[in-house]
Amino acid sequence: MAAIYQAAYRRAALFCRSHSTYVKKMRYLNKLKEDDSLCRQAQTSGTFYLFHNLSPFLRKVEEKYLIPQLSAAEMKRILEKFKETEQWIEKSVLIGCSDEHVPHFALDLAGALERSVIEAELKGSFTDLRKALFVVDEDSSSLLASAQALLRWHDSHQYCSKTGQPTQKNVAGSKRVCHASGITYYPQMSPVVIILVSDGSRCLLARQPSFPQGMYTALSGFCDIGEAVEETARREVAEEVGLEVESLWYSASQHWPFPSSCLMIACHALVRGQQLEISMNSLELEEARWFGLEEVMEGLKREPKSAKQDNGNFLPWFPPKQAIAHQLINEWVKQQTS
Ligand SMILES: NC(=O)c1ccc[n+]([C@@H]2O[C@H](COP(=O)([O-])OP(=O)(O)OC[C@H]3O[C@@H](n4cnc5c(N)ncnc54)[C@H](O)[C@@H]3O)[C@@H](O)[C@H]2O)c1
Ligand SMILES: [Mg+2]
Repeated sequence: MAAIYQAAYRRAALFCRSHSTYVKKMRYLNKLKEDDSLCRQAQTSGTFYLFHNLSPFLRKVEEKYLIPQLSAAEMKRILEKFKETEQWIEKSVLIGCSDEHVPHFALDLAGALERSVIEAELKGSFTDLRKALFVVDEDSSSLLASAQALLRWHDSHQYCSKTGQPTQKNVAGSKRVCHASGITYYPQMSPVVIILVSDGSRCLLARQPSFPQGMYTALSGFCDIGEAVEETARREVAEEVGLEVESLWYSASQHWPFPSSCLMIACHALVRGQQLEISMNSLELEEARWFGLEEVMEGLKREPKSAKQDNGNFLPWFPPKQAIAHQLINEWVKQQTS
């Protein structure tokens, strides 16, 4: 019995310790965002993730893709070797820190150094984010997605939209200021609601014409200005498939970097029993239909590569586990089978 209590005590102690590590880390990051001189100093002891034209730098080691972190000294060496000034470090943005408070920065070297030159020097390659996200581990993929989103935001917010004057980033890159108008700009995400509609025993999945062949996913749509999440969900389901949502419950959320920084808010929805006929909006969708449990379970197991049949048709497959749509579909299967 005593051993059980000891184990519980150890778990509780561990929780408290990790909790306080987390709190300290968040407070340190917040300080770096607010204090330019502290952040500038942190750049000299931090590590750097490299991008080129928004493509992250990856290195393949055996069968694994890793994202190398360069030390500040290594960054300095490379910039000097290729006759670039250290000023480039100023363009980096803060993307996190380790539990030991080693800050992590992301830096896009397009404009400073040729892509192939860095690739040869560091023995890796700049990889399109659409591929990179799916070959690295889960933690690395969310780090790459948010780092790229922040770099993209800075790249497209160089000028004040009111005065047309250049904006200046703070050292951490958590904001940009127009000194002519005094306006401060903060990085933005567009909220999108993704809804897995069910009638109780089937779920509704759809395709847009631009999707890879055979891929189906849950319905989704950008929030209109002024809308609550519930209103967006009801409107999108009505607009895209002509059904009325009866009840809605939240599942989880995810940052999604395509086409640029969306906050995906994932929900399950039940539609009214009497009214299950889909009336698809063919301007937005190519196909929308009900899927039974068995077909969904098979689709979850299917790899895109194995979806093509001999007759040229494609069997249904669903987004990979990195996409929140996958989680919604998985949860629905669990609800049906529990
Ligand atoms: N991670 C996932 O699991 C997952 C699954 C499905 C969709 N998504 C993402 O959700 C996003 C939205 O889905 P959708 O295409 O169904 O949306 P949607 O049904 O709202 O239609 C897209 C259209 O909305 C308009 N629009 C309105 N506000 C916009 C904004 N802020 N940015 C861009 N376009 C805007 C544009 O005309 C665009 O063509 C897509 O970018 C997609 O990548 C992610
Ligand atoms: Mg949509």
